[in-house]
Amino acid sequence: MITLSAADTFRGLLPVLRPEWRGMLWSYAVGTASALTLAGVTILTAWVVGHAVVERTAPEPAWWAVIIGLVLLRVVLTWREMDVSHALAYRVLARLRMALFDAYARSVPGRRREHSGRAATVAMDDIEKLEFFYAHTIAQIGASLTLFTASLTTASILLPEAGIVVFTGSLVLASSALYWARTARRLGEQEQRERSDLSTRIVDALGALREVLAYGLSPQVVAETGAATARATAIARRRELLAQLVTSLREFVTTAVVIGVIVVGSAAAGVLSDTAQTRLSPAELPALIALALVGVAAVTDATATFTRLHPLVAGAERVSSGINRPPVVAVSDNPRQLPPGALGLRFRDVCFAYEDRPPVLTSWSMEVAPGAHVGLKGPSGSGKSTVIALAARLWDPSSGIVELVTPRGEGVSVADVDDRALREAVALVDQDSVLFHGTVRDNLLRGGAPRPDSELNTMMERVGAADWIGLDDDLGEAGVRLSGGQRARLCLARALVRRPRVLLVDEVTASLDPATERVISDVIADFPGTVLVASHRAETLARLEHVVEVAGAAPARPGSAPSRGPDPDRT
Ligand SMILES: Nc1ncnc2c1ncn2[C@@H]1O[C@H](COP(=O)(O)OP(=O)(O)OP(=O)(O)O)[C@@H](O)[C@H]1O
Repeated sequence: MITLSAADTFRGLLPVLRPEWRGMLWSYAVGTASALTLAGVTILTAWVVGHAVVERTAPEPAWWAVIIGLVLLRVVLTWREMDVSHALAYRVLARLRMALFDAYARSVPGRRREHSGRAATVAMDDIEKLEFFYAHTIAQIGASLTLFTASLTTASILLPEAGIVVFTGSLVLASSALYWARTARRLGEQEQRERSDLSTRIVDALGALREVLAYGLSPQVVAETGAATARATAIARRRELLAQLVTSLREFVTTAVVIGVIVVGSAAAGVLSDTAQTRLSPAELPALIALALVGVAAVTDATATFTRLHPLVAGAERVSSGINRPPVVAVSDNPRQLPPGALGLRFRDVCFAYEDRPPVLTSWSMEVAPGAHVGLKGPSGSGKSTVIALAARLWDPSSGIVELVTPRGEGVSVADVDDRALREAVALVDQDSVLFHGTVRDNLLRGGAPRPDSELNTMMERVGAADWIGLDDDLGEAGVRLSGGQRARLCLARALVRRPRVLLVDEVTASLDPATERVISDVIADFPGTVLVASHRAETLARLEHVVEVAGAAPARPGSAPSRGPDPDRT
């Protein structure tokens, strides 16, 4: 059994099943038919054996036909049940993966400090484990309960005392499972925690392999990993022991039910006392015992299914909270398309704070005219990257407005723009830009409109990448084989191939050598659209028309920040 809070967690995973209700119903129908067929075989066999032994009558040929038919039907139904339930589970898991990806994609952008990639990897792994939940619980528990109700009702009709014995035994079984549930759950959670701690340590060590080798940390990593493994194993052993105890108790209760039915059945059949008034034929006693066993086995199956959910609770919680992460930016109900032509940027009285932290921007205003190339400077932590993220609509301001402006000065709030149109118009390149698996061509064209190779090659030459890499070259995992400068060049090329109208660049040149910095600055200077560059580097800022100081939460009135004309902050 699972506890109430765990039940809530699993309930949170049910909405994803809604579009699959037909599949669920089908899975339940097949599972119930399969369970009823097996019960039919067992009870019929017991009935025939009872008559053969007591009345010395051989089974009719029709009986053989029915039994063989039921056995064959059971084989087909078991196979169908597996097929239907697994297919359903895989469809649901695919939907869950997309929901999780979507939730992370909508909630992560500004939270770079959260290790969202790792959290998402763990949650994706958890989803695989939930296959059991979707394939083997809901429909199967429904089938078990149907079978239990059917056998309890039939037993009660045949002999009410037998019904009471079956009901009491089932009650003891279910409540004992509930009693052990708390301990089992606690152990399951501890084990999950230890295991995820173990995998975090391993992932950490592999991610920082250079540091591990350079600082001679290997023995420590091995010792810590060994200790974490031992802890997880000890908990797993205790959990197994508890599971064995629960199994023994189940067997004990089942035996008690069988004995109870034999006693009440024998009494009703007049086996125990020599009475003429019998309510049950002795030949039917084996069938009644089989019926009771079927009912108790159905409850055992249902409780065993619940018990197997324990180790999944922690994972289910992570997935459930993952898919319910609040989005960072709200989707507009009535998205607007952008007007054609050049677009500038305008920040009007923008206030912004990261969750419960002090505000980064307070009533901050600035305008970048269409086609202007403007820089952002300011001390570390003053909010330059935040301004860029707001312009790219990775976050929404808490108040104020961020707009794209036409040459006639009309503004469209980025929050109202259709997301696809916004991503086509505005391109972002930042220090942490990641390249995807695949070839250079795949990366340059990813998500954008198709472009001929000639155009891609020109862009590669423009960013100074054509000498060392070709369009068909594979970049490996996240471009790790490339240096920072090479990656920056390709990321810039990728942004420009999309032919954006506004280019946002965040600290791309910070750690580059002067030659690469010059190439990147040249390419940015030649960009025909609007540019907003955040940088600490004097050489990069010197190539821009204006430079605006971002001074943290310092208030500024609309229009007070420079938009065109001479700039006193020019570096
Ligand atoms: N995801 C985040 N969650 C919480 N606080 C954040 C987050 N990102 C930035 N901050 C905080 O917001 C403030 C502004 O950060 P931001 O990165 O915009 O500054 P910056 O001027 O770009 O800094 P740098 O020049 O060092 O890149 C800092 O105090 C920073 O710690």
